[in-house]
Formats: sequence, C-alpha cells, structure tokens
Amino acid sequence: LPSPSTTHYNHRSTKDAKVLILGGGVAGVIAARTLHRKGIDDFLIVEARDELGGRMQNYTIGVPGKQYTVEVGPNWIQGTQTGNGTANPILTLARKHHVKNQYNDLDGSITTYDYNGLKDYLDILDTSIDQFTQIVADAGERVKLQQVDLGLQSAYGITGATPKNIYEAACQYYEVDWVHVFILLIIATAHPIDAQAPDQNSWIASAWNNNFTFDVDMGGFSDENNLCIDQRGFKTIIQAEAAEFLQPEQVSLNSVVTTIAYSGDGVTVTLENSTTLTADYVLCTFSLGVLQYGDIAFKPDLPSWKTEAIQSMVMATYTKIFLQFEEKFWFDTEMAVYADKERGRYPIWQSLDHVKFFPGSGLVFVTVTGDFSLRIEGMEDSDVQEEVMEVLRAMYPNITVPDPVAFHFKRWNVDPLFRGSYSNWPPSFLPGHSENLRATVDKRLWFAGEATSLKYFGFLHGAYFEGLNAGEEIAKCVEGPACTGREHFNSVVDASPYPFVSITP
Ligand SMILES: Cc1cc2nc3c(=O)[nH]c(=O)nc-3n(C[C@H](O)[C@H](O)[C@H](O)COP(=O)(O)OP(=O)(O)OC[C@H]3O[C@@H](n4cnc5c(N)ncnc54)[C@H](O)[C@@H]3O)c2cc1C
Repeated sequence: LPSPSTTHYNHRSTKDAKVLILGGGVAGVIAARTLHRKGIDDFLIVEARDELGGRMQNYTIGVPGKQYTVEVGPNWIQGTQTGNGTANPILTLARKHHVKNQYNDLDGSITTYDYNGLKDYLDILDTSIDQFTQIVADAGERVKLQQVDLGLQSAYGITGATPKNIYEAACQYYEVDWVHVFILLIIATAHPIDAQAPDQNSWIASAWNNNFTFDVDMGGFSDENNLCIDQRGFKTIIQAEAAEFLQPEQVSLNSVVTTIAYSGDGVTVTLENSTTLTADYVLCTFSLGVLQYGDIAFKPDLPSWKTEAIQSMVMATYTKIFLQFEEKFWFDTEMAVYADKERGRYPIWQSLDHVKFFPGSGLVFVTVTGDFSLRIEGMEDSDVQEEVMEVLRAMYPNITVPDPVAFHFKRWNVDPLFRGSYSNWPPSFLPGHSENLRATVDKRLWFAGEATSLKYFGFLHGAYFEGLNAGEEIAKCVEGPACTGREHFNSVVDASPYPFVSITP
C-alpha cells in the first residue's frame, strides 16, 4: 500500500488535482479505481486515518498465543450470488483477493434463551419470520396502490403482528433490529439496517432494501450471508484492490478535512493542519453522520435542499461486543437469541468458537443497536462487561460462568470520523430526499457513500455502487462537454393540506 503522505500532490495543472476524493472507504477507493480505469489519474484520495478501508476495521483480541482478528465494523457479505447470476461485488472482491469468508446460517442454527436460562421459542421466531415476509409483500402492494409509507412498527400493528410478550418482542428484534441490520435471515427479512426501533424504519424502503439485495427475483444477489473470517481483516478486499492501481502520490493519509469551499470554478479543501488543496471537482464520501454533525464547514453553506436531505435520514449505531473465555461453555449453534424484560438488552449472540469460524478460540460476541448502543458508548468498559456478564449468567443459571479473559467493543457513534454505523431510512425520508442526498452542488461538489444508495443504503455494496457511479459521472465532467452533474429537487413535496384547514400564504 502507498505510504502515508500529506505532501505528495500531483502538480500537472494549476490546481493540485482534477478530482479530490474525500474519504478512503469503499466508496472513495472504488471511485478512484473508476477514474483510473477511465484513464484519469489526476486525483487525490484524502483520508483522515492511517489506512484505507473506512468502516472496514478489525481488532486483535485475545490472550497471548490465542489471538484473533475480529471485525468491529462490517463482517458479512450480504447477499452473495445465486448460480451464475449477478454476484455481490463485495463477494467478487473477496474472491479476487482470496479473503476468507464462510456461510453463516442465520435462521437455521439458533438457540433461544430468556432471563431464566434456556427456553425454546423457535416456533415464535418462525412465525416472526413469516410475519416479516408478509410485511415485505404488503409493502409492494402499498407501492402499487400509491399508499403512503409508514413505519415498520405500524406495519406490524396493521398486520396484527404487534409483539405481545418478551419472546415475540425478542423475535421481532432479531428480525427487524438485528437481522435486518446486516444479517438478514434467509427469508425476506427486511431492512439490513434497522438498528433503530421499528417505528423509525420506513416500511417500503425496508422492503426494497431487502429485496434488491436478497431476493433474486427482484434483482438481488442471493438470500445468503457470508461471514468474513480472514485473519488479515475484511478490509483486505479494499486495500488489496487499491494496491493494484493507486500510486503513492494519489493518496494523502492522516489528513483531516475541515472545510470544503466550492464555486462554479472549482473547489478548495482545507485540512486540519491548514494545508489547502485545490481541484476542479470534489467527491465527498464522508458518512452521513459526519455530514449531519457539522464536522465539515461548507463554503458557501450547503443549499437548503441538500441540508434537508442530509438531516432527514437517520445514522444508526450497531455495536458488536466481543468476549474471550478460557474455554467455550455456551451454545453449539451459530446464533442465540436472548429475551430480556427490557427490549434490546444484549439480545443477539454469535459464537465464533464454532467449527465454521474460529474453533477453540473461546470467542463469542453480542450485538446491541440503536439507543442501547448510545447508552453503552457512554459507559466504562468495565461497567458494560458487568452487564453483559449478568446476562450470560442469567442464560446459564446452572453453571459457574467465569469472567472473560478479553473484552472489546468499538464506539462508533462518538467516533468523529463516522458518528454512527450506517444510514437508516425513516418513513419521512422520501425518494426525492435520496436523490437530493446524491445530487451535485454547482456541478463541482459530488457526494457518494452507502447513504446515497437508493437501493442498497447501509451496505458495503451500496458504497461500492455509489463510488462506481460517481467515478463514471465525474469522469464525464473531467473529459468535457457531457458533464451534467446530478439533478436535484428544490423541495421534496409529498404533503396535502387537510381539507378543513385553510392555509393563507
Ligand atoms: C458496526 C458495523 C457493522 C456493519 N456491518 C456490515 C455488514 O456486515 N455488511 C455490510 O454490507 N455493511 C456493513 N456495515 C456498513 C458498511 O461498513 C458501510 O456501508 C461501508 O463501509 C461504508 O463505506 P463508505 O465508503 O460509504 O464510508 P466510510 O467507510 O465511512 O468511508 C468514509 C471515509 O471518510 C473518512 N473521513 C471521515 N471524516 C473525515 C475527515 N474530516 N477528513 C478526512 N477523512 C474523513 C473516514 O475515515 C472513512 O475512511 C457495517 C458498518 C458498521 C459500522
């Protein structure tokens, strides 16, 4: 990989580069590769971290002699390939760079627990899966009839599927908050990204986001999810790809962007160390959370249609908490669901000490999402560990559960380079907002990343396709007259006034 540099720029024109690509995650690297393939090499990737990959981050956990690389960010290739059909491009990269991944059985290998120990409610889980399938189908009907979008919570209510007890609630969580979050069950579980409570998820967008990835009949890849277990880290797919085309002078690592100034003539980007970089075009691939938080100053301020689009989508948080024990004492299935009296309290468990993953590792992890993630991000590690252990001991009342020998979780929401894990489409976010999120400003300022993807928001492959498309469109601009930029709506309109209210302009 190119070595970190803040000084090597390409001085082939009066500007520092033709294109500045801000952010070296999947979208940024794939945009750069696209420009390169179009014969445009006068670009510079500007990245705050000391490596490429963005949210693809791993951590080495474990006692000496028993250490493992685990993924604190994305872990699954979601939707793989069916026969010779279209492959998920993330799977294609993994194959190309020999990045090890393994089918993860998310619906057929589950043990269920409550706060008194083992408790079989797999039948409820099956029903919950069927309910979700129905909810996805109903979403399609609503679209045909041009009915308004609603929250998933309403969808459950309308279809008579509102959870009535902690088991139904835990199963709904598995379906909606977690499974959809990145690990969908093989059936049409919806949204991969639902770390928020179901009322914050768009019914319709959840359905199409699911189908375009998992339903082959709808153009999806497959209904399977593969877990990356490569000890070089999942990020290898993007770093190895970058190493094939990226020259040292085309990347500037350890470079934190603070200001993006744009006009009809070009762009100027200022870094934390006051370095300024000029270019004809800039592609911003920072996460939705970074844009929402206001970490970057835009000069002039972004137009109101862009700000509304940015602020109308949700940046969700998803947290994986890893534990290592001297030896495995837990379930032999791949997954476990824990039903607590409190919804979302350490509910989804995955065993890595499994013959398919890292046998003998003593590793297990538990996932929390949404508000629960934010809550634990504000706590000391030791306090979180204590709570997790309380749950594990409730799951195993008849054995003496020892303390873990290693413990780790990453705080995504407080990280100023991410400010959350991935975007989530709420019912009030409309397709017009999505268009506006990816629209150009003054034909100079471009946006890409998982959040700008209409079909695959939240996913690695969403970031991939958005980087690809932005690279192609920007290439047209660099090459000349075919440059159109991306259109926007001045306002996104979907409201009808109540008939009995007179609105005086
Ligand atoms: C915990 C977690 C689990 C996930 N699980 C999955 C999964 O299993 N499967 C899946 O498909 N997807 C998953 N995702 C989503 C996936 O990680 C994202 O969709 C994808 O990585 C986004 O890529 P991107 O290029 O759009 O953005 P990013 O990866 O965020 O890239 C943006 C880059 O901009 C840089 N940056 C930010 N601010 C600045 C600044 N001021 N100056 C300079 N650089 C800056 C960042 O460092 C980053 O490198 C998960 C995400 C998380 C966090």
